[in-house]
Amino acid sequence: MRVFTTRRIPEEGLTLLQRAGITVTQWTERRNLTDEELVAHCQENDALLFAGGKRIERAFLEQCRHLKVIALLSVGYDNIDVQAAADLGIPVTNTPDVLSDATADIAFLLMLAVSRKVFYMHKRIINGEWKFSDPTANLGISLEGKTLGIWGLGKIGYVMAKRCRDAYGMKIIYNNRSRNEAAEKELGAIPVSFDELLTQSDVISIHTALTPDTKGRFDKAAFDRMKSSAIFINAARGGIHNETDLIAALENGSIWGAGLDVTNPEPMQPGNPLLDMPTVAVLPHIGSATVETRNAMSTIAAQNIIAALQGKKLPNQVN
Ligand SMILES: NC(=O)C1=CN([C@@H]2O[C@H](COP(=O)(O)OP(=O)(O)OC[C@H]3O[C@@H](n4cnc5c(N)ncnc54)[C@H](OP(=O)(O)O)[C@@H]3O)[C@@H](O)[C@H]2O)C=CC1
Ligand SMILES: O=CC(=O)O
Repeated sequence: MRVFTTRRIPEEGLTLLQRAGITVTQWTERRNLTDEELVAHCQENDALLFAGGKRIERAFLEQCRHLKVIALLSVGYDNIDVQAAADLGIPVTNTPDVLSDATADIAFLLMLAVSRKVFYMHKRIINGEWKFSDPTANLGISLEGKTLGIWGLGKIGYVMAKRCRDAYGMKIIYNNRSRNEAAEKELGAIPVSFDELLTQSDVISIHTALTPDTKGRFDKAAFDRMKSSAIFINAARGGIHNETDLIAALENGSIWGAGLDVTNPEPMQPGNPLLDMPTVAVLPHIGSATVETRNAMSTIAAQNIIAALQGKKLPNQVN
């Protein structure tokens, strides 16, 4: 039994695979595999642990129909053509739940950092610009009692909402396709229309998956409907906001600030105008990046691979 991983994977998952008698070949070069390299490696293996790289498309899957499973080291599965995998009988698995706290922490951190212009203040000190104390300068926005709008109140959205309610007594409104009754009961979250979410929120935090329906939904029309004092947070996927429209909305004051853990494309290139804006904070897609969380994710991915190779039911199959 052999598995190929597209990145080095955390120790706990690696050990689990090896203890199950599986030979693990890891791609250790610090670049994405080419399509040809990925096909060549997969043809020599029974399973693929996809921990990063170019999106997996139907053309690849057609050449690797023998794979018993593709285990993603992520909860999001927009990085693979899941329908094509299903058509070809290849199970795809993900890593839900274990990363919800860590990812919500990053959304919360971005909200707070933007509200107090933290990244910009740090840059000012580095640049030697802290010379004088002015009571009317460097002002941020208080979060106490403000309204948090969650787009996609699922697992991560729930933790973000709870953190914001507990820390700042924020009122929680949300928009999903279906009701989240647990969040309504436990957090007092109020379901609203997408337009109400835009117009009523002081902070909007995105936690939907990237799908054809959510792609580009935060565009000029959406930013124009938001409060001019609003903060936009995206710790889900960069494709959900239109970056050109976001830059324009910040420049013309349609919204106040933005915190991004995800960008489109990734990596964001140096020189991007967002990086120079006082009320913007950008991180390099580190939502789940803690030792504990990444180990837990690798364990789940390994458990799915072991189940697939032993012909058992997969715990986290998404297709
Ligand atoms: N920054 C990072 O490092 C990380 C980013 N992520 C991203 O976060 C996403 C969410 O993860 P998680 O919370 O575990 O997923 P969940 O499936 O638990 O939550 C997603 C929520 O989005 C809602 N939703 C889906 N489509 C729409 C829509 N069109 N309009 C409104 N709401 C919608 C769903 O509710 P309903 O079905 O009722 O609409 C659901 O409540 C992942 O898909 C991933 O892309 C995840 C981990 C780390
Ligand atoms: O972006 C990370 C994920 O788990 O999805």
